[in-house]
Amino acid sequence: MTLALATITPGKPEIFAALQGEGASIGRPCVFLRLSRCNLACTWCDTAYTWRFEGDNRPHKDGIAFDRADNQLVWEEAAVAEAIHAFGQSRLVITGGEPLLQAPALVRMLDHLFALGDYQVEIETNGSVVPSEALAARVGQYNVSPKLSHSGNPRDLAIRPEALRFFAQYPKAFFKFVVATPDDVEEVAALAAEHDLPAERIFLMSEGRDPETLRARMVWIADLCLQRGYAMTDRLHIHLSGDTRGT
Ligand SMILES: C[S@@+](CC[C@H](N)C(=O)[O-])C[C@H]1O[C@@H](n2cnc3c(N)ncnc32)[C@H](O)[C@@H]1O
Ligand SMILES: Nc1nc2[nH]cc(C(=O)O)c2c(=O)[nH]1
Ligand code: SF4
Ligand SMILES: [Mg+2]
Repeated sequence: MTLALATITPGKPEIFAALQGEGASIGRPCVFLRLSRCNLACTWCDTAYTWRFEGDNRPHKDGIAFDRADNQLVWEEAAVAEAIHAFGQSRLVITGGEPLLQAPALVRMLDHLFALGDYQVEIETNGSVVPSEALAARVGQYNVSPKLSHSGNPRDLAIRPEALRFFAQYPKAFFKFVVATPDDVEEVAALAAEHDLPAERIFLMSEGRDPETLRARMVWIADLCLQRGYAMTDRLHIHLSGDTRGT
């Protein structure tokens, strides 16, 4: 009965309070839970320490003791719920890594949490996994970030038609495409047409881990959003705290 979590300091799981920095609920106060493991491997992933357990990203480099051979911190679901509740926020963002890989444990954790108080739950996902019915019943919003070819993932792993169909039909799913060049936006438009993703639920977000990169790219992203009827989202936390863990 455990969840694999990312760690921030030895023995301490990555649970933190911050304003939602991206997407449809940008600016709202939240508590974040960051899980380990991913089924993809984006070349520009800003949280590769949650899944790439080798070299400089080895989480045990910091002297953390792990319970498992694959170097993940595992945590009892009830204890995770209590740690989340201690932050005193009412909106929870579950991210990773890819949180939908641990759906059964998340359902159990959320049931512990809902016994402690009322919560609105958002899940950040790469959109390649269909959520279980049990999880969907407990989650209010999905922030879905399907991965384009510039992420370096094989397309047949990153783009799963059955999962995109689920999210396209789910009114509380917002699509948040990471783009680095105008060509990436052409790819977004082709995916949206192929999988019936509604333009009014699509956000474009610059790839970038520093304010200068984000600002430079947002200039042309804004123009393309106007042309295509998409929304643009900044990455608020990068402006507030830089590319820092736990913010
Ligand atoms: C680290 S991911 C975790 C959730 C899930 N695996 C996903 O990809 O959506 C959280 C968000 O950060 C975005 N992201 C990761 N690295 C980024 C980067 N270098 N620049 C911009 N966005 C990035 C992802 O696309 C996703 O929207
Ligand atoms: N402040 C803040 N907002 C976020 N929204 C999505 C995040 C993520 O890493 O999934 C994130 C994050 O890491 N920090
Ligand atoms: S899918 Fe998300 S967590 Fe996984 S590698 Fe890509 S950005 Fe990182
Ligand atoms: Mg992030």
